[in-house]
Amino acid sequence: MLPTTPFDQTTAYKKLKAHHKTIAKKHLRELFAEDPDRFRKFNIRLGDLILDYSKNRISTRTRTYLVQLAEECGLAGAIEQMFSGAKINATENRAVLHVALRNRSNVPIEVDGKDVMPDVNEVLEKMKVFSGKVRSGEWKGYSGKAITDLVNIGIGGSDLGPVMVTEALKAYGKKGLNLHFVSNVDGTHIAETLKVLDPETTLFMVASKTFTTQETMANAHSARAWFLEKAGDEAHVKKHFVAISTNREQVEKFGIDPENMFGFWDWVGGRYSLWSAIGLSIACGIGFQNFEQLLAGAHDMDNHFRTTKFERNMPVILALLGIWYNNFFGAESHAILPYDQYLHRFAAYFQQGDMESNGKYVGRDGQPVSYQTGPIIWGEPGTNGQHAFYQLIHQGTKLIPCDFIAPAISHNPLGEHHKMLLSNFFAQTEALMNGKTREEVEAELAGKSREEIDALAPFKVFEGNRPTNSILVKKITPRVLGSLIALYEHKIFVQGVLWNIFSFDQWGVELGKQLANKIYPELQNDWPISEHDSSTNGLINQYKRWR
Ligand SMILES: O=P(O)(O)OC[C@H]1O[C@@H](O)[C@@H](O)[C@@H](O)[C@@H]1O
Repeated sequence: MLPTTPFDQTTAYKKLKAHHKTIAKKHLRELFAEDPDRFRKFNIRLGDLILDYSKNRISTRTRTYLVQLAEECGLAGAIEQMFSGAKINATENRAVLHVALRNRSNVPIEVDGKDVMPDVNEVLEKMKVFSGKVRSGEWKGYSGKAITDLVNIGIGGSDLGPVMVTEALKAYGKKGLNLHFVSNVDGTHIAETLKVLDPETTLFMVASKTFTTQETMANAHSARAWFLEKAGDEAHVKKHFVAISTNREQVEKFGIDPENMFGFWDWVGGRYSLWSAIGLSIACGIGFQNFEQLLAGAHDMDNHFRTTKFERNMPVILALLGIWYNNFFGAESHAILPYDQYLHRFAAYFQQGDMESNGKYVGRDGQPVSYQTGPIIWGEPGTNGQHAFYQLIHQGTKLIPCDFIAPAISHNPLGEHHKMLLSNFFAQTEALMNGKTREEVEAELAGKSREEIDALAPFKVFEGNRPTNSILVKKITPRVLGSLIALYEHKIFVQGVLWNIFSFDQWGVELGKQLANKIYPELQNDWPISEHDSSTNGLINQYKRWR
């Protein structure tokens, strides 16, 4: 179902364009001075999460127009299409149903007339049994010892989610069961990982939706060779290798017992797959009950997203604010800044989630779009970011909308640390909003000569007016994390709908694979190459001389 009017031709877009001219002149300080009730008007709470979006360059009128934009672009229908299993990933002719993976209500969801829930539950049950055995020590390696180390071998969506979540929920980890993740085809990654491992007590999880990804297959074969060097007998492989994939045939070809295969389906996108069997390392790491809590948290957000009107709908509001800066203020990037060390891979995770989903210039009608689509996503945990790149956010020439995320309760309540951390969290959004006026700077420099003040003051003035969202959560529990991830997933979905692009394919990634596959055979001999442009030829030939 394509929208009839392009995004930038809608009535709401035109209204927003005109409205932007007035509001862009306003300082956030003025907006707060004019309306002491901004916090109440611009916050949304769901369970243990609160989104405060009052420090944005918006008024209630802006929100009204943005919501109209969503309505005009057919968002309500699009949400229903996704939840009901329509094949909205049209270029791959697939449904998009990560919401089914965490559908704790078990209400049937059909794809091609078949309810997917029984299959989802069957795999979850298999994950429960397996993770239970690994954690309890019942699962034994070939020499009869319990497993002490799990190695997930996967890349992209088959790596980033499990890495991010197991790091975020490390506080729920099990002593004596260590998790490792190998993704890069650079031999260093697997070599350094294997150095500390013992084949007798190591279990590999080969995670790949397609089971053909070059990096993952190369790492899996190297792991297998390393294992067999000590274990000797091929028959031992089945105790140390399991597969997570949609491709049974390739799994069998690799030599993994289909008994030890955890399946999922083509309607699970790689970057939305941590909720599926791809999350097996998570279930093993934090325990199945906690994994279920993660699913439950996402389900809470799914219900909120599906049923709440747009003005009060967290993912919709986050998405619309992103569009406001991206398409009206010309912002090119968006920073995600968690004030929680456990969330140190959160921004990296959503680099794939967002940029692989919405990094597209062709609309759903096959024509190039006439407006900006997905932003550049980046970020690092606070306070480290503060001492690195915040300078540019505060005083640079670029507008960078930021999401600040923090838990009220720390898993590690050590002395005054958490209060210090949170005082930075609160202070930064306040400072980004207010800036520092010339008067304030002069007052600070009191006592210095007029000459000195005039020389220094311009550099110490901050114009402020930098927009931020604050997401304050009670504690990073599995349930809260599930909601938080689903919040961003749906934000991405909403933006894709409004920009009228296909958010669930990734043809751009395919090019890299094809090109590497073409050059790979050319590196098998020492003959000079002349088939490419002079730069590529020059580099390849130098590599051949040096290696
Ligand atoms: O899970 P597999 O099939 O190995 O894919 C791993 C990754 O490959 C990349 O090229 C992208 O397409 C990602 O979306 C995907 O997550």
